[in-house]
Amino acid sequence: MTAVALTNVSKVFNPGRPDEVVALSGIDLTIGHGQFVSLIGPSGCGKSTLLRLIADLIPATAGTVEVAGKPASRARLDQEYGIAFQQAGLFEWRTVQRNVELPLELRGASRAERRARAAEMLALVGLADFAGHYPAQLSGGMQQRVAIARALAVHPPLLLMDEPFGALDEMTRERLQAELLAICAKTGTSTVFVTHSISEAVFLSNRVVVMSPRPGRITATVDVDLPARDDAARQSPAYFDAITEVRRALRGDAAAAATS
Ligand SMILES: Nc1ncnc2c1ncn2[C@@H]1O[C@H](COP(=O)(O)OP(=O)(O)OP(=O)(O)O)[C@@H](O)[C@H]1O
Repeated sequence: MTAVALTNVSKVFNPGRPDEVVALSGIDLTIGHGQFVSLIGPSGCGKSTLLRLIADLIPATAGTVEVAGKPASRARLDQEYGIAFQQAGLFEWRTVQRNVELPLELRGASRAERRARAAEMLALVGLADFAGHYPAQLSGGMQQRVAIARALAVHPPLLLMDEPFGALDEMTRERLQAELLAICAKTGTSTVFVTHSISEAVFLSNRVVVMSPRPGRITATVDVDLPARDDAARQSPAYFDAITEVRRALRGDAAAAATS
């Protein structure tokens, strides 16, 4: 069974109207369990749309979207995935702990279970001491970690992330990248990650999916095989080779990327 399987998926917004947009066309994508896959491409190429289709926040115009071997709509009801977006999207009037408890509340978990799970998740993202704080009392990076803890609270097998570190400074970003990889390794979570950063995509991913602008298509996939994903990996030849390959593919030199 695969984590995500999209077959010949297309998405047209406002079909038949003057403002019709063919956002995605002919998308085939299979993501195995435990894989980390990044989506990268120029602004407006449909990365967020693809993520929203997987999350069943919008329906596909054609094709099939399966998550954990079931239709995306069923997977949403079964909470098969967690979502974290660029804006952490925390509720200001809830403490950090109660923000993380929210998906468990929606699932009808008991108070004791919610408490225990939130504590476990906050420890995982290094925020155990901030459970009683409110979001406004945290830095941007800490808020993003709360959002990740919340996304993981129901132990979903899949994590969907849309530029979660986009608003952060480079140092915080690199730290959170390392933390995210450690969490995914520990929990076995599969991840689909949207980013504008080539280096971020390469550092995090087993596979980088490169998309072209309207209608958004997959033009290349670059497999990344780093010896390890630590600071030393950021200096390794494999890392720089993969960056070059993704950059070429983004420039439209897909054939060269596929054969290099
Ligand atoms: N709800 C909507 N109604 C109409 N058009 C939409 C809607 N959502 C997205 N689009 C269009 O679909 C296309 C893809 O948008 P999307 O947000 O998926 O791109 P993106 O690759 O995530 O862009 P960015 O990198 O700038 O975030 C764009 O042309 C956008 O205008």
